[in-house]
Amino acid sequence: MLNYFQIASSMIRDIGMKPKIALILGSGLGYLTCEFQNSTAVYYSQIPGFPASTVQGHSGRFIFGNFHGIPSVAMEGRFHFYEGHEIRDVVSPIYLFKEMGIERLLITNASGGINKTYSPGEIVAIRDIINLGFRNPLRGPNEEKFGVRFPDMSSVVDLEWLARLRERLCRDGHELKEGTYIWTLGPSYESPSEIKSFEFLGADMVGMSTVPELIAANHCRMKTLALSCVTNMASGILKEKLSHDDVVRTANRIRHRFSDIVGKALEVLKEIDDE
Ligand SMILES: O=P(O)(O)O[C@H]1O[C@H](CO)[C@@H](O)[C@H]1O
Ligand code: HPA
Repeated sequence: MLNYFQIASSMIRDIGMKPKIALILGSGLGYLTCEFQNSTAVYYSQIPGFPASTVQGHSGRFIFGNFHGIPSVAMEGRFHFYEGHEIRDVVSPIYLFKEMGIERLLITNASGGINKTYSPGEIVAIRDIINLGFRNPLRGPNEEKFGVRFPDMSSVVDLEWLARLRERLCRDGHELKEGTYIWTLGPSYESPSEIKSFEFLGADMVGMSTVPELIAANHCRMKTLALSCVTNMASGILKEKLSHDDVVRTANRIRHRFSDIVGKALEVLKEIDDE
């Protein structure tokens, strides 16, 4: 296991800032870091033993900087199990963030909409998850310093943060839908029959990430919000074939709205923390 404490301490020392929040930016959503002020990049490849990011739309670097007045660190590019990483490596950033002293995490992703009330380009908050990948990042000896052996999973996101964001958006006349995200291993997209069965299981969105991260964040008691950009309707719902290029394109198309929602998520966080 990587010595997260050592890596975190030396990163904070070298950069000269201590982030309060970490953001994981999903496929095509890395553009948010353009809004960071006084930013510094650290490439994953500069960190000994750290996994490499291999997916288009995921640059493979941390950006440190001020975001909406909050010292922040963002991941431009996450690790997916289908890239060949060990499941524990997929969640290594979460433990690194924890060792930086960060207590708040904002996870984002691109997903396929299963719920037919969604439409491509819509942003939905993840309220619950289904671990259809059947891999658990907590497998193996438990790191007691991070959390208990058998973490409760009754609420994988911070309900107060979510409720406050929903209220904030509602005041502006926007509805924030909530849904259940199902994790498939990928990298192939799903077949129409798989999507029908996921709908039957209660899933609203499908994707190839996020669930391991939410399990690890829950393990180490980070308060987390997860926003999913429904970049396409899931396989078989519409006639179109799915492609990663289209996923990235849609994620880019909604950049203003996405940036606005993330900005408000940070605004309400400041209010919560000031209370
Ligand atoms: O979940 P993120 O990383 O946003 O990426 C999503 O987009 C890719 C497929 O187009 C998959 O990696 C899927 O999980
Ligand atoms: N399926 C799985 N992952 C995805 C999808 C999808 O339809 N869209 C974006 N990521």
